[in-house]
Amino acid sequence: MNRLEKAFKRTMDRNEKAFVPYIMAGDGGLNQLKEQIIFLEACGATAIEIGIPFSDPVADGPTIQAAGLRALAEGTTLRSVLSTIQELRPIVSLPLIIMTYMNPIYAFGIPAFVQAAGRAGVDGLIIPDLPIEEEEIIIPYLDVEEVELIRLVTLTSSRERMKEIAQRGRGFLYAVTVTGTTGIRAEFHEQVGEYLKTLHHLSPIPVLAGFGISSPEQVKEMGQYCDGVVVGSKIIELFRENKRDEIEKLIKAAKIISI
Ligand SMILES: O=P(O)(O)OC[C@@H](O)[C@@H](O)c1c[nH]c2ccccc12
Repeated sequence: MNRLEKAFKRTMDRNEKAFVPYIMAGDGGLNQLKEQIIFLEACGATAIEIGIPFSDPVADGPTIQAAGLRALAEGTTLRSVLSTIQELRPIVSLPLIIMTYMNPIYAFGIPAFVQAAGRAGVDGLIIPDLPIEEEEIIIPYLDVEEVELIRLVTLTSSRERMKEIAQRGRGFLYAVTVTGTTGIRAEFHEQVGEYLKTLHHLSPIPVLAGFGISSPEQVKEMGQYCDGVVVGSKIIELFRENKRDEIEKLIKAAKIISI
């Protein structure tokens, strides 16, 4: 079993839901990244999604865009993030997932990037602008390094497409819960529960809901329909405001749902 499979198995064996926080690498500098990863592991996160700052982040809302601009202003690059992860890997046992658009990967070179990610100890990749029809450009390299591609489905995907993506899935299936960009939402589409239940039924791997989730109540609500949640914008805000106790509460909320 790889690190991702083990982490999900451990979570499910304990009857808990998974909680995957998203943070922007280099927001506050790369030392901050190390410190945040260590803190999130201590709080009981299941895995961590690490965003690579990019100048044209089409799926991101204002909070993550702003965090990306701060990180770019700090001089953060894909290469510097990978070396930070490599330094940290001996002391962190959580699965680490990189979220980046294709452009920085092209700039790095696909084979060189995947090899560097594998050697740094990256467990998974989320690439929102890589549709399944195009993924063969990277999959053979990922297989060699044993890095998993985490695939996304959205509320507007057809049932056929959901099925196909779920069948191909590795690590976990990322179920996007809004039609739009990342960022905190007060309310969700009324069909979100049905959508997550359908996916959960179709998918051979864990299904995690992400986009818009920001409160312990929402963590619990989404957790009823699937295997856990991803929370980004709210985590970034709470780190900025130094409200670490609230981050801990959010993560703990995923541990006390029982269905
Ligand atoms: O910020 P939110 O609304 O909590 O959404 C999660 C999200 O931040 C993270 O998973 C993410 C950030 N950028 C993305 C782009 C595509 C898919 C996912 C992401």
